[in-house]
This record gives sequence, C-alpha cells and structure tokens, in this order.
Amino acid sequence: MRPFISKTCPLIAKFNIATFSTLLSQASMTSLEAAKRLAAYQAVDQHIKSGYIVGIGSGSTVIYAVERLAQRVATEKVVVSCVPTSFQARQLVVQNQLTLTDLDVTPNLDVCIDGADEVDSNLDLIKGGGGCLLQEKIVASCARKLIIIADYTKNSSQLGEQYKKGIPIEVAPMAYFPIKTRLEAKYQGQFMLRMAVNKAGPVVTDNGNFILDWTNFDQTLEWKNVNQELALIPGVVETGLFIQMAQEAYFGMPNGSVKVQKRSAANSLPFFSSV
Ligand SMILES: O=C(CO)[C@H](O)[C@H](O)COP(=O)(O)O
Repeated sequence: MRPFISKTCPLIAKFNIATFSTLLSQASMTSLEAAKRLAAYQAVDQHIKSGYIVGIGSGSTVIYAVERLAQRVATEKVVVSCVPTSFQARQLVVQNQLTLTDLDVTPNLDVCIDGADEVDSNLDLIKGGGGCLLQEKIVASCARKLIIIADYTKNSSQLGEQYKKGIPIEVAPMAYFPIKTRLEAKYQGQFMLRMAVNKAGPVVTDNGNFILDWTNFDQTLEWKNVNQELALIPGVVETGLFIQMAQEAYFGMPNGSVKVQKRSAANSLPFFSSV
C-alpha cells in the first residue's frame, strides 16, 4: 500500500506528523517506564526479606518498588516497616497500606531502595532531581545497604555525561545568594536557583530550604573532595553527590533485561558515613 502524502492539504499532512510524533513519544515513554518497573521489581525481590526495616526513596522509579513491596506483603505475607525519604515517599507508603515508621523508632535500616538521576562507573550518584536529597541521604546513611533502581538512561561512565540538569545543593534560604556567588567564583559552571512550576518563586524543599543546581561543571572533578568542600560551607545543608554510598544499582534495559552493577567492598565507606 502506498503511504498517504498530502500535497494538496497541508493540514492533513500536519495532523499526520503530529499524530506520528505523539505516538512515538508514547512508545518511548512506555519503554522507559517498563525499564524502571523491571529494575524496581527485581531489586525488591532480591533485597527485601521479611522482618526488614526498609528506606523508601523518592521519585518515579520508587513508585514501582513500593508497588512490588505491597504485592509481596499481600501475597507472601512479608512483614516490613518503611522509613520514607520525603513527603511523596510517605504518601506512597500510606496509600499502599505499608507499615510506616521513622528514624526515632527504627534508626537502623536493613536496606534503602532509591532512584538516582545519574550513576557513574564507580557507583557514585547524582540525586535530588526531585528535591529530596537531604532526607534521602540521611535515610540511606542509616541503612546497611543502599540499592539504586533506575532506567538505562541513568547509567553513565562519569557524572554529568548524560544528566544535564545539574548537581543539586540544598541551602538555607538566607544563604543562597552568597553561596551561589562563592561557588561560581570557585568552580566552573553555573549554580542556578531552582524555580517552582505553578508557584511564583523558588522551589522550597520538604525541609524549608532552597536548591542550587550546579550545571556545566567539569566532569573530571574529584567528587569525594568536592562533596567535602561543599559540605563545609555555612548554609549548605546537603549535596546531591552520593559518594561511595550505593552498594548495587539495578538498571532496567530497553531489551527487557536488568543490568546489575555492584560496588566492591574495598570501595565502600563505613556504615553511617557519607562524606
Ligand atoms: O533523587 C531523587 C529525588 O530527589 C530521585 O531518586 C531521582 O531524581 C530519580 O528520580 P526518578 O526515579 O523519577 O528518575
């Protein structure tokens, strides 16, 4: 059958192109969502046992992890208590009727399952695209294992290779401008105040702080040192650099497989130490 080409009616041609591109973006969205789901389900199946205290990360991939956890609670009678890393995570736990706890009651977690914005070949991460970095890092630092779940677009050899939205730095509101000025004088790149959508002004985190997103940075920096330098600046609350924290990353791949990347024990920081 010959393809329909409308030379006489540009409107029909336009409609066809628009419809085609919508279908195309839906198809790619679906494969990305399928990849997230695959990674999340496999990580939950391999790392969560009955009796565990589980840290629940934030973001769109974690939704599938909580979905799988709820299925396992219902079908296998697995018993878990969950420590959320954000308002969103708390809502997910509650909506899925999982047992909610916190660090006051259960400060030692068996595992924390979370997403990431980018994972490098050392298993160091950029996190905080969803603005939840502070609580995510606190909860992860209380867990024996941090397991990352992500789709294939997050799997890089170095930080900044694919993820261009920048490294988030959570700052006290009154300090954002002096910190921005100081960091722009010291490092290559920009430190952009993250602005809200559908609200005038900046994003305000779950902890009442602002976020500076560090873009166009030098990808060859020594991230462990940079993280320590940033953490020492008055007004910096936390960074989205998660260095030597994750033990394993599960990447859902486009072909329906899951790639698992593991950290060697020698390249891990001791429990409860993230800087
Ligand atoms: O760090 C995060 C939120 O602060 C998320 O884990 C990260 O942004 C990845 O999210 P998603 O699973 O939606 O890609």
